[in-house]
Amino acid sequence: MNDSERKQQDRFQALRLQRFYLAQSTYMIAYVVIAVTWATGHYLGSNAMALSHYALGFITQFTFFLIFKTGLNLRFRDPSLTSPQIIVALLLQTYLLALVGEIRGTIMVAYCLILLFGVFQMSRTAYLIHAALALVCYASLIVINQYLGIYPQSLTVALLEWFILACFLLWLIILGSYIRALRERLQQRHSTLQQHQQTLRSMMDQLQNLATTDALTDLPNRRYFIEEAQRRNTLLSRGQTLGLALIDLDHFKRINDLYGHAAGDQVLQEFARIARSNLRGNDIVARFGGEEFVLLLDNCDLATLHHCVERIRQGLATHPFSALPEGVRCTMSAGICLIHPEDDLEWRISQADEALYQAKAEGRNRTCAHEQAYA
Ligand SMILES: Nc1nc2c(ncn2[C@@H]2O[C@H](COP(=O)(O)OP(=O)(O)OP(=O)(O)O)[C@@H](O)[C@H]2O)c(=O)[nH]1
Repeated sequence: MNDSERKQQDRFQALRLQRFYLAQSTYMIAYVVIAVTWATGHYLGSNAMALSHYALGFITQFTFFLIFKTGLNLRFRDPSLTSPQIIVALLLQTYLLALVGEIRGTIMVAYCLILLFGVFQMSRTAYLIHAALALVCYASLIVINQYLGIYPQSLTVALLEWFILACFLLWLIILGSYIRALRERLQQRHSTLQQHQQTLRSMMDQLQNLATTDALTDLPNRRYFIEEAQRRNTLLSRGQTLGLALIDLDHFKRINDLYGHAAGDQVLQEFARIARSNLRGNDIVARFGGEEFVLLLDNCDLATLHHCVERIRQGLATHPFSALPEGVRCTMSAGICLIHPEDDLEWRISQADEALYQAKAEGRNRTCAHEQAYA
């Protein structure tokens, strides 16, 4: 079971316990009713019998509590244990009704309360079976009373009570079906909404990706680079520096002119791969535009920056391109500088650009640092 499945199971288990606690409030009412019935002299059994209602209630409910708390309920087909809980309650209720004499008709309504717990949860057939059990229980009480004469009751009144109980229980089916349909509709809407949200989220991700990635090289674009460099710049603490390098492929126009635009594209893609493979995961290489690229190295001094850019330059200079004729190589020039805390990014980029211009002027295929980078 993975993490999200476990979380879902915990959530359901908490809900089952909540339902169980709610059922306990009904038991509390029943305990009060028993006490009042006993105190007013309407209870027909002995004191020990009166106490047995409490004992049975406590034992059965504590058992259910333990089953839920230990997670034993998860081994059952229906972990909510709706059916066993209802059957136990129906039997306890019938036992109580057997001993309350003429007020039986009033307390009988508790059958409906008990079945209410199942009407939204169980299938219609399961509900009908449990409702039938309630009716059988009550009918048995009538029959037993007629034979044993525990207390005087007219058969007509008893049958009328049974009929009224049957009507109430049937009415619960209508209510249950209505609420269940409503719940299913809500669930359906909820899942549709979730699907829409998911689609929207992935579209947003795609849009974000499109807005920040260069389609040809799959590198971050200029916009992403500026935002990220500015963010990292604000995080710099005193004494720390970021390494900045502006890279331009040499005589790239010639490659396009001599070997075609597609070959040029492939060179750009290969360069992106070479640069990426020579950097650490946290460093950034972005396409700045055309055949110009930019690097940002975290926590970097001038020597490290120079070394890193040189590694890329040499990697490119020796790389055989499948799109170019045998022996044709591509070179690059780079201008580098450092970014200090609270520096203006544009100003540092223009310094790297000046250094790049110098590298081009000095004959290309080299890395030049801006003079201020030595300061
Ligand atoms: N194939 C291809 N070419 C591009 C792309 N973007 C820009 N270019 C080409 O890159 C070339 C850049 O040429 P220039 O700016 O003259 O520079 P260069 O030829 O590299 O010369 P130096 O930079 O001075 O070494 C132009 O011909 C652009 O059309 C692209 O996405 N694909």
